[in-house]
Amino acid sequence: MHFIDQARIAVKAGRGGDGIVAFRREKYVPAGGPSGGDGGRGGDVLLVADANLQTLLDFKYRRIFEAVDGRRGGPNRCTGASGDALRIKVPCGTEVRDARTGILLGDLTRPGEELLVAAAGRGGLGNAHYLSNRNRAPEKCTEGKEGEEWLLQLELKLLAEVGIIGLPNAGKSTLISVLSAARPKIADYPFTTLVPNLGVVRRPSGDGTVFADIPGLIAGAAQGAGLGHDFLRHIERTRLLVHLVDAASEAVLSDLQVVERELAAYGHGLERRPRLVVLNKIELLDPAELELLRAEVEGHCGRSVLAVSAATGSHLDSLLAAVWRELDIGAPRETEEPVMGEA
Ligand SMILES: Nc1nc2c(ncn2[C@@H]2O[C@H](COP(=O)(O)OP(=O)(O)OP(=O)(O)O)[C@@H](O)[C@H]2O)c(=O)[nH]1
Ligand SMILES: [Mg+2]
Repeated sequence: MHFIDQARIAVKAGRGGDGIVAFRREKYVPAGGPSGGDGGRGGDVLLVADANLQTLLDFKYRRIFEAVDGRRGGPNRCTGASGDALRIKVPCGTEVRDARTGILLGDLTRPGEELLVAAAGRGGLGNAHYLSNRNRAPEKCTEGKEGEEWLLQLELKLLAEVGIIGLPNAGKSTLISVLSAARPKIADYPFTTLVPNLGVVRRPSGDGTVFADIPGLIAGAAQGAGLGHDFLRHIERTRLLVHLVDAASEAVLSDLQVVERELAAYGHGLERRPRLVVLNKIELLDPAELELLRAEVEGHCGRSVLAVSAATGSHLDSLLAAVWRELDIGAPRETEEPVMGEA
């Protein structure tokens, strides 16, 4: 499952340095020839595909990219220094368009692949270039050219890495809405969510990870019951499942098993997909009750179980820390700010 992440950025290549007018001044050479050097070339702007990026999140904060200008020429025919190229990292799979015309400029697919998006201006010529038999002392030089300037539209198909699954009403949509800027419909009845919602959650490295809120699964989903098959298919390509269980349900263990059975019945390796089991709505239980329930569920799962409240926001930091650990993404910062996302 994917959705489209978009960003619009302005890029400007460096201007070429100006050429200069100068004459040789040496002892015993009364009329030194022209020696004005050329300006250096400006810096190009390139996009580079980087395998460590997953989203265009960074471009929400920084939208203008300018490469440095070339330096002016010097005396003694010295050419000015060229500006360094500016390389902007984008995720693999980014499509680049001219924002004004929509014309596709390129598609960065392989890590390390580069695309020149704004060519630098050439340096101007110094007067040394204009020496001729007719003019032994030219006063002429030219200015550097402006670098190209473009408005670019970046587009990336995002793939959900984390799927939030569970029975209808477990609070999946509520969870994605507090972790990301996605704003799915939330309601106190089953099958509120009919199509998956995606949200981007800021991760410790600074980039984002895409979470998908999947419509509720029920018994028989693998055979097509409820919203069935379609949605199991959507989570096939996720790397991690967050199995959300309503802790206030009458029958937490059997709720858990219904979903586990559907994953197993669907096959395609879903039952072996790394999974976090998370009790939700824990503010409805008193602490002693919760600990008993948690111990019971841990006994069933044979592993530790997280407990959160999507509604009050409690323990969501531990949930995210566990998600990053499972995905093998570096240690989380103190606070996780939720950021953009789109349904
Ligand atoms: N008390 C409490 N209620 C919650 C919590 N999280 C979600 N809810 C409520 O549970 C109900 C269902 O929430 P949703 O987020 O729509 O549940 P869902 O899992 O997306 O449901 P479907 O889309 O139908 O599968 C809503 O009334 C939420 O307000 C929580 O932590 N505590
Ligand atoms: Mg929902």
